[in-house]
Amino acid sequence: MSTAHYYLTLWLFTLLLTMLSLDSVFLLPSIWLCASVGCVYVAYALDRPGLFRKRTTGQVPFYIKVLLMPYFMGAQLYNAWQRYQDSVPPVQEVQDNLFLACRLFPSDIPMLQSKQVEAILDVTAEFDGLNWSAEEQGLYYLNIPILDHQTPSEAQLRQALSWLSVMHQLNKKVVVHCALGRGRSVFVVAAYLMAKDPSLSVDDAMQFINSKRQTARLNRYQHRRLSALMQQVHETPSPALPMIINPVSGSGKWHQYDNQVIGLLCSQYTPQLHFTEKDTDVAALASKLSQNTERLVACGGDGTLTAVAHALVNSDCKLGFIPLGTANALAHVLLGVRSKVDPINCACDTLLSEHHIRIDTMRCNGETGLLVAAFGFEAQMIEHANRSEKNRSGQLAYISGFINAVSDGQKQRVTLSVDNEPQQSLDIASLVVANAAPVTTVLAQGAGEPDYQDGLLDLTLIRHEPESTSRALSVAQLIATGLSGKTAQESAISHTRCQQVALHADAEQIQYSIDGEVKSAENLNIEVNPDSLWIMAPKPAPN
Ligand SMILES: Nc1ncnc2c1ncn2[C@@H]1O[C@H](COP(=O)(O)OP(=O)(O)OP(=O)(O)O)[C@@H](O)[C@H]1O
Repeated sequence: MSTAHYYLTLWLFTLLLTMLSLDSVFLLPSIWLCASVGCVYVAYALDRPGLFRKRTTGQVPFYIKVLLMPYFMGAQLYNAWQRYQDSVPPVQEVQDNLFLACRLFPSDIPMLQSKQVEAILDVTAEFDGLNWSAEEQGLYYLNIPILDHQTPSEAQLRQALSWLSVMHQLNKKVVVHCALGRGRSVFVVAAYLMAKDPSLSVDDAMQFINSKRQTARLNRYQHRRLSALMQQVHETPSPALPMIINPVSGSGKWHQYDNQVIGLLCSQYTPQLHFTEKDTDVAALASKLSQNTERLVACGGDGTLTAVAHALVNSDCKLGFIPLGTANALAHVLLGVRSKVDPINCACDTLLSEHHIRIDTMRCNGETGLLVAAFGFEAQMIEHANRSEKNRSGQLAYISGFINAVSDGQKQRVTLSVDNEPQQSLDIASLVVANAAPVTTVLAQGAGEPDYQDGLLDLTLIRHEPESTSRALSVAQLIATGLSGKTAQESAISHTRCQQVALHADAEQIQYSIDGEVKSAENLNIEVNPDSLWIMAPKPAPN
């Protein structure tokens, strides 16, 4: 009898019980029992593990727990009894760094710690997963909801396999568990063994697992499905997704969001993680990786994104990104304001949509820039917001750096030439050449947000003014133009669109910034590189 038939029989029985209890005090409990078993029957009949509404953190919502309480109590009693009688330990290592287990409880944490397990793949739909976030264990956790005696869908299996492969790239010991560690978890582990060694049949994989865990077994349906699903996985493996990750960006945001990012991206890709170090040549690494891939993901602040973009300009490889920096201006421009409130989901949704567009980039003294090259206020602000300052105060480091720069109001005498116009000598406080800039990059808003697909750069310049109130007024005017999209009217501000800017300063070295990194040089030469980069961006909303 299939599980659905078993629950149908049980449901008919509870229905009969309800009818017999019509005039008794047992009516309400009978209705509850009947509704609970009925829902579970529907879940099995339609193969809808989502009915349990298990969250990505592994928790089943309270209302589901109340609705299905009679079922949960029965299932818990059954599993407790089975675990008590089990002839094998709850957790067993089947291969290096890979464990099979039954349902885990907080009381199992010391045992997991003793085995140095740091990642849990929970393939149950009907139980709370180990409350790893409440236990503050910093474990990697993924839930793939599968009903008891059933199998994962192809998409679920691919996600589980990719996730396991990422955990092993990270050298993590992983435990895969279901209710009793006999069926669903065994299915996934067998699939993983077969994915790693395509010469293995289902029987080979099961024989290997059984030599470690004697209670492991697949029913006939699971056996057949495993063979069919693995054939599809072998024929069309999930595409690899190389990712270059700056682990210190945004004061170490990667370690805050890695579980979420990996879980989401594994639903479609097999991520390959490459971490940067302080002196890694990110562009060289990106250039090497881009040879064998259609898309390359940069995870970090704007500095990391730009370094990866440098390698991809004028190539067919698409740049994807996860914004993990302090300011994340590129994410703000391309992903919109949602990226400010929900940056990780927003960026992962974009990567999963596979949509891409072509944008302009710029070259600044031979280096690629995506956002702004700046001299004066902006560069002084970025210099102030060094790594330790950003670690201490986050975005406030930029705000205080900006206030300092405007109140200092340093005068800089420069010679400027724009396209083929005659050279001009000017005393300036700020000069920003922008390819793309969100409204929050105030000094780039001479005529509202720059267009990164117009083949032009936006030059916004503030002339030096001795009075600090006048400088503050100029900044206020740029905030207004950023919001309105109109051209600045203030006499100290000028804005133009151009293809080329050359700057020479009286000072021996010019301190300038390019996409958030401070540099110095004798001269500054900036030019647009139209339509030069494929970048993954959200699909435009339908009209
Ligand atoms: N493992 C590492 N340890 C220390 N520094 C690193 C490491 N990897 C990269 N870096 C440095 O990180 C800088 C780039 O940081 P990135 O712009 O990505 O993030 P951020 O500075 O936190 O963000 P934002 O630009 O938004 O302020 C580079 O100067 C690079 O040398």
